Amino acid sequence: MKVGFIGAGSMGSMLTGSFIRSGALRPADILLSSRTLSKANALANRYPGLQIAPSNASAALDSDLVFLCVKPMDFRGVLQEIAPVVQPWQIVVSITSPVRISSLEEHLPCKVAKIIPSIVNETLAGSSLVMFGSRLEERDRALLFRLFSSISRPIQVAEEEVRVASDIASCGPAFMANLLEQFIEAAVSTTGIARETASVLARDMLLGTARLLQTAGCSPAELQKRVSVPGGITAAALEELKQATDGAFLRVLRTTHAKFAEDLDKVDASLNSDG
Ligand SMILES: NC(=O)C1=CN([C@@H]2O[C@H](COP(=O)(O)OP(=O)(O)OC[C@H]3O[C@@H](n4cnc5c(N)ncnc54)[C@H](OP(=O)(O)O)[C@@H]3O)[C@@H](O)[C@H]2O)C=CC1
Ligand SMILES: O=C(O)[C@@H]1CCC=N1
Repeated sequence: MKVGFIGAGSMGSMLTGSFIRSGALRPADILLSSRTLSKANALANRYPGLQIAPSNASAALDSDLVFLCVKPMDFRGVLQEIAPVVQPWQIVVSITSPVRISSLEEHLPCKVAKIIPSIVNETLAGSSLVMFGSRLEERDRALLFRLFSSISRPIQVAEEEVRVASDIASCGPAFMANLLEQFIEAAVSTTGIARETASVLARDMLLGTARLLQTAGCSPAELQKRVSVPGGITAAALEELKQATDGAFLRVLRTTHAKFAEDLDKVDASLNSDG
C-alpha cells in the first residue's frame, strides 16, 4: 500500500515518523509532498527510502491512502490540486477538524475520513479521533483503524463531538504542559530550587500520575483522595488550587469552541467561493 502525506509540518512529520517507527509502514511505502521542500527533504534524509513527490497532485495520484496534513485555510488550494486526479477507490484523510466531511465529499470524488491525531501519538500512546465518511467500505474502516492502532488508541467519535474530544486528546497535551510549566516556574522563583531538578521531578511525577490513572479503580478523584492525607498538606493546597482554577476549563472550552466555529465558517466560505 502506498500512503501519501501532503504537508510535512509538525503533524505530517509526526505521523510519518510514528508509522515508520511502529512498523506499520516502511519508508518506501510513503510518498510525501510539502510546500517547503527542505522539510520534506529532512524527513527523506531521516528515513531513507521515503519518496518525495514533485507535487501534491502527484502524491495523491500515486497513493492508495492520502493524509492531508495542512492547516484549515490551506485546504482549498490542496483540494483543487488533488480533486482532478483522485479516483473513487482512493481514501483521503483530513487530520484537521474544521473541515467538514460533507465538504470533503463534495470536493473530492473519492472516499474520505477525518482522523485527528495528537502530538502524544509520537510516543505510540494517546488517542486518535476517527470519523468516517459515507463512501468508506467496511474494509477501509478496518484498514484505518488498524493503521492508527499502531500509534494510538483510535476512538470513533461523532463529527459533532470532535471539538470537545480534540480539546482533551489533542490540545490537552499543551494545556497540561502549561500547568506543569507554571508549577515549575513557581517552584523555582519562590524556593530557588534548580530549574533542572524541578523539571525532572515534575516530568517524572506526570508520567507516574498517567500510569497510575491507567490502573483499575484509580480515577482522578480517587487519586486526589489517596494523596490527600486527612488534615494534611496536599488537602490544604488542593483547596487553594481549586479556588484559583475555578471555572478555568469552562473558559478554555468556551474559547476552543468559539475559535472552532470561526474556523468552520472561514473554511466553508473559502471552499464555497468561486475565486
Ligand atoms: N499540532 C497538533 O498537535 C495537531 C494539529 N492538528 C491539525 O493538523 C493540521 C496541521 O498542523 P501542524 O502540522 O501542526 O501545522 P504545520 O504548520 O506545522 O504544518 C503544516 C504543513 O503544511 C504545509 N503546507 C501548507 N500549504 C501547503 C500546500 N498547499 N501544499 C503542501 N504543503 C502545504 C506547510 O508548509 P510550510 O512548511 O511551507 O509552512 C507545513 O509544513 C492543522 O490543521 C491542525 O489543526 C491536529 C491534531 C493535533
Ligand atoms: O491548535 C490547533 O489548532 C490544533 C488542533 C488540535 C491541536 N492543535
